Amino acid sequence: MQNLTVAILAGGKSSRMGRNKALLPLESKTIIEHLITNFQPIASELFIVANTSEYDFLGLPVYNDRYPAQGPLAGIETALRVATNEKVFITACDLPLLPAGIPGHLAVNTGDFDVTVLAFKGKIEPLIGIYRKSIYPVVDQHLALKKNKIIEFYPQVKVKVINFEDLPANLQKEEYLLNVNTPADYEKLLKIFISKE
Ligand SMILES: Nc1nc2c(ncn2[C@@H]2O[C@H](COP(=O)(O)OP(=O)(O)OP(=O)(O)O)[C@@H](O)[C@H]2O)c(=O)[nH]1
Ligand SMILES: [Mg+2]
Repeated sequence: MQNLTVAILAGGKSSRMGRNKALLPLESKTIIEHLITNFQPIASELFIVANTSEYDFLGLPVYNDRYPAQGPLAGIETALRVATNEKVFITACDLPLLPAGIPGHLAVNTGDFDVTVLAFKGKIEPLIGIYRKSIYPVVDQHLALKKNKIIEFYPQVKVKVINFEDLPANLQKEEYLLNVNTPADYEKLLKIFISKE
């Protein structure tokens, strides 16, 4: 896809997993490498937002947070600050089954909205969203005030929510949204992969 930046946030603590979830093995590579493989076809720019050297082996740009320890919104700040495109797909490092078709669908339906975000069963998934670089000042201002909850800045910009249930039928598989936060989630992921073999 032309002119789309993909930013993978990987600067969290992985406290529920107990070790870096992005680097857990899945078949012959790591979880984050699966995401990269999934999103590379739609990205004209792809980078990681993290604060360690653990991702250097990927050979991709890694940008650091300017607001340390303020959570995913700090990752969004970095992503919007450094992105070279106006549209930025911002996502988490723990969604290895998310197909490119989902951000692809969001990206072609942004219209003149600042944020185009997925919701599942009525709940917004802020890390499955296209954010416009032009809203950077709003994000920066929230972080400066330590307002770290992502959706708290939404009322200040134009947000379009796209329901998972309204996606094209081929994209409506619940498993695509598997969020690998805990060892039990990882077990579930491995089972899905084994059953596909
Ligand atoms: N750049 C950046 N990314 C973050 C930060 N905090 C969380 N993330 C990322 O945001 C996404 C969603 O966060 P969580 O699922 O809660 O991940 P986490 O914080 O590592 O995990 P827990 O410690 O178990 O909550 C993951 O991809 C994290 O790596 C942060 O401070 N900076
Ligand atoms: Mg967290």
